[in-house]
Amino acid sequence: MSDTLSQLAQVLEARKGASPDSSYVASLYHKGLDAILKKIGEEATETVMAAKDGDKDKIIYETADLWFHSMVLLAQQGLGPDDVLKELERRFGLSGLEEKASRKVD
Ligand SMILES: N=c1c2ncn([C@@H]3O[C@H](COP(=O)(O)OP(=O)(O)OP(=O)(O)O)[C@@H](O)[C@H]3O)c2ncn1[C@@H]1O[C@H](COP(=O)(O)O)[C@@H](O)[C@H]1O
Repeated sequence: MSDTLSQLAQVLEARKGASPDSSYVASLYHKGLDAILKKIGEEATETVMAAKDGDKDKIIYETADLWFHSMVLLAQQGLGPDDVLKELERRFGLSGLEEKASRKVD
C-alpha cells in the first residue's frame, strides 16, 4: 500500500479517540454514518462537475476529497485502504491484466 494511504489510515484510526472539537475527522465520527455518507455524496458530485468542466486541477482536488472521505467511511466501518486494494488486486489477477501488463513492459 502507498505510504500516504497507510499513514493517513493510521491518523484516521487515532482520531477515533479525539475530541470532536479538536479535529475535523473526529467531528465527522461524532456526527455519525449519515454525515460521512453526505460528504461522500457531495464530493462525488463535485468530482463529476470538475470532470464535466474539463478542469484537470479541480478533478485532482475533488478526487482527493472523495478518496479522503471514503477513507473516513472505511475507518468508521472498521475497514481500511488495504481491504480495497486487496479487492482491486484480486480483480486485476482474475482478469489476467497483471500478466498482460507485464508482457507490455517487456
Ligand atoms: N486529507 C484531509 C482532508 N481532505 C479534505 N479535508 C476536509 O474536508 C472538508 C471538505 O469539505 P468541503 O470541500 O465541502 O469544504 P468545506 O465547505 O470547508 O466543508 P464543510 O464545512 O461543508 O464540512 C474540509 O473541511 C477539508 O478541510 C480533510 N481533512 C483532513 N485531511 C487529513 O486528515 C488528517 C486529520 O485531520 P483532522 O482530523 O482535521 O486533524 C489531516 O492531517 C489531513 O492529512
